[in-house]
Amino acid sequence: MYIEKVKNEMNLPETVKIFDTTLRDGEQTPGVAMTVDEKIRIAKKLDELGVNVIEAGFPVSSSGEVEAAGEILKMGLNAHICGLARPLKGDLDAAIDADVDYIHTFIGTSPLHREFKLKMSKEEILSKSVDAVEYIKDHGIIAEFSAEDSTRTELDYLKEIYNAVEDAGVDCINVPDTVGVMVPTSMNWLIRELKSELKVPISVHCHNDFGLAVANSLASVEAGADQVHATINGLGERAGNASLEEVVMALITQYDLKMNIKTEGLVNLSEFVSRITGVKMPPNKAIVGENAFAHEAGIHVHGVLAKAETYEPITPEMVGHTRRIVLGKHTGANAIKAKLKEYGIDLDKNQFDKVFNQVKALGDKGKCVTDADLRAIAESILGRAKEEIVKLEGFSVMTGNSVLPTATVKLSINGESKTAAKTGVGPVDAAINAIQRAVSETGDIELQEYNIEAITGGTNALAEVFVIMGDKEGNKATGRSTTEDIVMASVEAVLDAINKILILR
Ligand SMILES: CC(=O)SCCNC(=O)CCNC(=O)[C@H](O)C(C)(C)COP(=O)(O)OP(=O)(O)OC[C@H]1O[C@@H](n2cnc3c(N)ncnc32)[C@H](O)[C@@H]1OP(=O)(O)O
Ligand SMILES: CC(C)C(=O)C(=O)O
Repeated sequence: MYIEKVKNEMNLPETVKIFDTTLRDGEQTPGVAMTVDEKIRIAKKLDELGVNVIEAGFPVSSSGEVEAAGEILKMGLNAHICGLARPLKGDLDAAIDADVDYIHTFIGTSPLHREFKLKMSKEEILSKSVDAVEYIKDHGIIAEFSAEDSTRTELDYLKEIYNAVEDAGVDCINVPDTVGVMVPTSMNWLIRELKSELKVPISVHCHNDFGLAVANSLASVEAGADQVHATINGLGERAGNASLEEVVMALITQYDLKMNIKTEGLVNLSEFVSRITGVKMPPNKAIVGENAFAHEAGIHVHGVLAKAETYEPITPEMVGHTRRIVLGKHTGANAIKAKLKEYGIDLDKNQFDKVFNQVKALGDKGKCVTDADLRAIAESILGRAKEEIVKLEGFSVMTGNSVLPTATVKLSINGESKTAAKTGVGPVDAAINAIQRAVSETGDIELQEYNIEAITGGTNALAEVFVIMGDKEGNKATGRSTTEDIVMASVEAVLDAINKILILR
């Protein structure tokens, strides 16, 4: 909305090309290495997504890189297939031999790179760059040139080298913020400065050392950059590169740019790359993270149920995601009502309050309530005895490997307090024995069947206990309870069944 107020100050291009470098800079993520087959599979999906260029690797660095680039080329994809090369004959020949139709050549231009790394003069670096571009163009291949560490390079030298490669016939110049030192305003200024100097399309390659890679890429586009280098999931050296999914979605939805990206494939590709690289996304990762369209807070869920846009800037379908309503500490009644409606569970006010209180109590204990948990809680409350003749006032169990499990229960039976203690083979058995003893004067009701099930995995899973109790007259009733404590669940289930039998009498 407010972007409209500043759009006329921007120098937005009609569209932005996406140069994907997941298979090259993304593979430079420490600990990540892809096989030829994995690169092929990712390249196919990147092409389906609609990226313009796929940087398949750095051919001179290994035979696997050459093979991957060659195999990707054989697939006849729509995207250009690019190989990275230093401006050295060996590197350029390796890329040419790999048959790529696009070569990205680079060399460090900042004083740090010149003096300490390359030990080359400005003139040497410039002449190598020009020679490389001419060599690439002589082979009829698209040439992109990067002045590595351009954002720490003197402006006059940066312009000089970019002008020289432009004169040599380069097709695109790339401005790498190699160690992510730019901020959006400085990046915007630099790209405007270069735009006024050069005729060739300008690309940017932003690293995320200060978490600004996406912001700097967008600031570059605002200044007129024609292409953005990005990686799926923001993979790349150190803190990574600009995340493709974030850049693309911001460009399309916030700047209203027309792009040829099938955005509904983004989540699938993110998960695919995550599985292949072993780099898991944090749940709060923008666009593709597990929580990107998940809502727990009651006020948010209420808003989303009324109109999703209240708390979702884009639809989950746009990126192939799904909306999730999560239950927990911050849940409100509207969320639970919506879920119960979805399951076709109809509760009266009293039953609903019990479900609501149990969800809140679990949340207060730091637990997340899954959909399966909610169903089990609701179903057990739904099936409860309508009247409580016997009520639990309290219980305690003592157990361990050197003591006889013993339980003490305090019940209110028809309003009268009754306490009983009993031992058992374990805490559950002891608790049930103690209840049976406490109610023995009211009626001899015995356990006939006991079943327990964990609703979801983990030691803190909700336990669902199902019992059948019976008396001497042949009355039988079932009891059910779902809580995170198996002894408590057992006690509640047994009392539920006892109450049902007592009502029958
Ligand atoms: C900012 C970036 O992301 S750039 C891309 C970085 N990616 C990679 O490095 C991954 C693949 N790299 C490799 O497989 C290897 O590093 C290779 C094959 C490229 C080079 O391997 P080696 O010859 O063993 O050299 P090594 O990696 O140890 O050192 C890099 C060499 O390249 C030189 N170099 C670095 N960039 C350039 C450049 N643009 N132009 C010319 N030389 C360069 C360095 O000065 C150094 O040369 P030296 O060995 O003569 O001192
Ligand atoms: C090769 C260049 C573009 C690079 O990866 C960088 O500078 O980060």
